[in-house]
Amino acid sequence: MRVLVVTAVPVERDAVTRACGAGEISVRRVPGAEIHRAGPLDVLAGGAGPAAAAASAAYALAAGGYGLVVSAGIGGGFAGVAPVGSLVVASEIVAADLGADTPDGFLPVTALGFGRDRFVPPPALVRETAAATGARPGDVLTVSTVTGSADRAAALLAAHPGAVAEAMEGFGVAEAAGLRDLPVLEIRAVSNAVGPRDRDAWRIGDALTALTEAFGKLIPVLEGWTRHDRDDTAG
Ligand SMILES: O=C(O)c1cccc(C(=O)CC[C@H]2O[C@@H](n3cnc4c(=O)[nH]cnc43)[C@H](O)[C@@H]2O)c1
Repeated sequence: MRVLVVTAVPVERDAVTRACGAGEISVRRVPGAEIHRAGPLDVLAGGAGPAAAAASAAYALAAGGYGLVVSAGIGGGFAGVAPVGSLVVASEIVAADLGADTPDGFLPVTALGFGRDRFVPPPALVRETAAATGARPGDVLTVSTVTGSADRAAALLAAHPGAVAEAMEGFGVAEAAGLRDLPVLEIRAVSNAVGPRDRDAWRIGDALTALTEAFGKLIPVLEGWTRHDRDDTAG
């Protein structure tokens, strides 16, 4: 079984495939994107945001042959837990702004009586990923709007005290994986702090380097995970 890795943009895709070494990369065109096959990974730059990520991941997964789906890329880290240049792995992938705003605060989509607001990656895989890469485990929030103020960052942390990072694709990738009953993992390299907008403080190059290094260590874990039947219910 192969691993489908979904990034948002081609520079993230290439940071992942670089971890597979100098071997050949074969390219398959899909609507609006390419899947780059390198080692055990099929890596797709499926677009930014949860909708693009869900649509492209669902299209790629229809080909079959996958045993695991990974959402990967750069992300914003919450202060004090995920500094710029560090790695995080999602113990839960949370749709943090999917729901309804009310005078009494935010209601998640589940409170509206439909859908789901989180996916839980296999805990053993999260542990193995953290051990292999040094990634900090915690909730990774999927948002459609990048946080740009201290107030919004504080509100997200109040609602999700276990949050380590936010990004824009994880929940969409997880929805696509869920339709196929496949396990999902999300790993992010932190390029910026969640909070007041400060484009000069972004460290995208450092985060992409960290992403490559992380996949260098993660690939054996992913291969082991897809090679055997695993008990993914064990806490
Ligand atoms: O213009 C801004 O203020 C701004 C701030 C942070 C990120 C962006 C992006 O356009 C990148 C979105 C892209 O990268 C992931 N990402 C990286 N950092 C964050 C973040 O702090 N919050 C949410 N997403 C982030 C995301 O997954 C997208 O693929 C613009």
